[in-house]
Amino acid sequence: MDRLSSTSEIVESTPELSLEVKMGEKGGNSSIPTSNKYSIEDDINRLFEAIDIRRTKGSSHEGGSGRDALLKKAMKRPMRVGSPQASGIGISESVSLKQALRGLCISQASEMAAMKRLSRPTGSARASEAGSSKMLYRTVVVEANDSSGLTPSKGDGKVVEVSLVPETVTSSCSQNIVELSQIDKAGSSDQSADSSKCQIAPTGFVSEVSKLEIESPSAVDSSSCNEQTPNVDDTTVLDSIQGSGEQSNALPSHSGSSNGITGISPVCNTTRFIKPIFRNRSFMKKKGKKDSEFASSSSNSRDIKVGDDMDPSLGSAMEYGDRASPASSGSTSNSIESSFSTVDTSASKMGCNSSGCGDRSISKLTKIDERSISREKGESFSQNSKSSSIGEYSSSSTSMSVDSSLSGSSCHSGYRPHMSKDLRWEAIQQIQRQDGVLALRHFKLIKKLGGGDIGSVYLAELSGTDSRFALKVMDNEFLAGKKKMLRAQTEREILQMLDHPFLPTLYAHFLSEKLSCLVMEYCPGGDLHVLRQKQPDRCFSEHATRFFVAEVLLALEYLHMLGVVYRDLKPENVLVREDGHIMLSDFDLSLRCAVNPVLLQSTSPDIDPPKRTSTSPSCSESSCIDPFCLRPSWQMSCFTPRLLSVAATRSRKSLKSDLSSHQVTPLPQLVVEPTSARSNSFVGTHEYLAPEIIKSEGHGSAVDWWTFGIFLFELLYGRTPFKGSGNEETLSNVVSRSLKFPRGPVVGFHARDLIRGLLVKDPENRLGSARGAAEIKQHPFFEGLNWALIRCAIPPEIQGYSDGRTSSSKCKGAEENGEFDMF
Ligand SMILES: Nc1ncnc2c1ncn2[C@@H]1O[C@H](COP(=O)(O)OP(=O)(O)OP(=O)(O)O)[C@@H](O)[C@H]1O
Repeated sequence: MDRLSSTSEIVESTPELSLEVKMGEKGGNSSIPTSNKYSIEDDINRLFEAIDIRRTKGSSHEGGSGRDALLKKAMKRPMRVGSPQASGIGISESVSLKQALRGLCISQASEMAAMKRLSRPTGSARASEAGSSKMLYRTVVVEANDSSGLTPSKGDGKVVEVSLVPETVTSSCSQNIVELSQIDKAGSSDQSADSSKCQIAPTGFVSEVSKLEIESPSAVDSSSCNEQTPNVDDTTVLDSIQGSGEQSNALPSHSGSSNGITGISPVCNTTRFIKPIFRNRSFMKKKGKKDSEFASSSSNSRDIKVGDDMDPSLGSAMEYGDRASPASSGSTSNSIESSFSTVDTSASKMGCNSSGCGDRSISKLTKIDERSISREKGESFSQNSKSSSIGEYSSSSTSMSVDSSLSGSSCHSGYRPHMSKDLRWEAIQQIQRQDGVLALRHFKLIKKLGGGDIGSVYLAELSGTDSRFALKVMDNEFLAGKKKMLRAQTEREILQMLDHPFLPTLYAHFLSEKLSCLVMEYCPGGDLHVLRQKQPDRCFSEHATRFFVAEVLLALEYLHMLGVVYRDLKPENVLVREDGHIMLSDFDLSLRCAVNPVLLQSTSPDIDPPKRTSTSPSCSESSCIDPFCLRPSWQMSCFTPRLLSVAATRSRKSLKSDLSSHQVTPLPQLVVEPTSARSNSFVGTHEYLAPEIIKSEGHGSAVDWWTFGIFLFELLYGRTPFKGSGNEETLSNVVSRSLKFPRGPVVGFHARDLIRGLLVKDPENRLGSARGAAEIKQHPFFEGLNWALIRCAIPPEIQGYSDGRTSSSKCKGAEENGEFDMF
């Protein structure tokens, strides 16, 4: 959303993981293409041909042929037993990893299949899939629990932990980004599971507040379209961005520009340095104190974005970029460019959350050769980035660079199977063939969609086509001057990796001497912040909320699998597609890190996943591990109808009893969660900041689960839970105030229970911190949800939604009438 500019900068990068993801077609289609489905199956089959699993000593089960037959029947496909060629310890075991993969939802299975790309050596982009699979799974490692001392917490001694460790991590991206590769700060740590650490998060009801805070609406309507321009060039756009009379290294003042650009990223006209007082313990006691340090209006505090790297030891000041509405031109931004980098090499302790702790079959993660590599820019980094960026952007060429800086990722649609059939690829390639380059002049800017910290986003049409894109335009000089180049670069690199129905597709990027442009998928439905304002009581129904957060959860899960900690979840960044499904946007504050896929195998004869709450009913239906979860239900509600649900439960129960009598090993669980990633950056939005960020304790992927809890809370209640009268109070509340639910609207127990699990202040005990999205997906709040096919489900009806969808056509009409003269 629009916001005042900030010099908040965060870029942590690690060697890029070039992943190829095979996905089904984009959500909203009437069905999942059969070919893709079988492609996934084939991938999985190939993977298992190359896999080798070893049984943990002492954890063997005598399943016998009867067990195999049962499992085969269950899977309806033959299973292969790994050959004993993998490294590892223990006794060879015929653990069925295939079950785990089949049990995963389609998107997960696709992503899992894509992991084979991890082992692809540089330059062998077209290696055979079977070969890649073997390369990956040759590295399967099985830890012996008994010999390593990693005894399961409940003493069942039947936990097998399998870590899928990629042999190599391709860093093709960094190779092409000169300066970045020189300043990597890598830390590695081996994690050992701490089975004894098991704390119970509060699960009971908490007292409810008597009053519901009323939040002043701050909807930002980005759909207005009153200006338009025909084809443009760098100069006109740059002028537009800067406004006449503006210096070129700064975004324009927020006051209305004479050239008709409104809502453009404003310049903070005041720079102030403040001490990071919330790091001080005394800060925690300052509840209620007037926020004197933050000049922004408290009413806009939820829109303030913090994106600074700062050194707590130095008490560095920081810069706050105000995300306030366009009218907030008077808001103050406090700038700091000080930053630091810390790589946490300590072992990450696996805590248990409220529900998973007591489960006898809970598995611990054993990280083998897991590296926590986080790169954050410090002052010197910023300097480097500046010079780097200057070098990178000082090319006199105005030609396009279509994803050319990254191998394994390009404009070529083949690298993004999920979107490969999108006609917009062909439209862009047609231009390239025709003119040799893609440049700004090939686009007709239709309207401005919004402005952010690092650039402005326009709805743009590729000339001569009806292909529309969201064109993010960034001023190179501004980026360099404000040391935001790395943020822009981080966003671009992450976008280049993505191929997921709930994440944006980057079709191309190009740069000129003055501008850097990203050609992205356009999302016409507006964002959830705006849409929420249009709902009755300014909050979504539980049904709609469940749909949105479920899709966000899948997007976060995918990002984590790619080694991206998102860090900026909030309704403003959740856009709605034309088909009503969501698209998570805005990655410039994301943390990139290494991630190590771990397959958790419990040999406890219990096919149910761990219960997430003490009061939760069986959540087997919502478990993506359950192969029966994959029944076709497209164009149906993604939430299983009750009758079907009952029938399915029965059949599951009978299967469970059958399997139990045969001592069948439960299905393994894939966990790809960058649990060891650590950053000390101060990034995020005040009301969404996790306590560990505020306290500068170092944070990792668990911050995404905190923000996920805040996000869920806000969609349901129309406000965030810790909002104070000012930013300082908000931060204080986040750290020290207990979670309370408003009396209204009435929200179900499971939703509140999920929020409670997510908003645990200690990240180690937070739901999702140990096993990532898999933990959260199993919460009863999502019971009956078909994770695999949610992308094909009919989105909930929500008010105001059609406004967004028709906005572009309105603009088109206006454009035809010549009403726009934006540039
Ligand atoms: N693909 C898209 N389709 C439609 N609108 C978009 C798209 N991407 C961004 N926008 C809109 O453009 C505006 C600016 O987005 P942008 O990501 O540049 O800034 P931001 O969200 O404020 O974050 P940041 O400043 O960190 O970049 C947002 O309000 C968003 O709604």
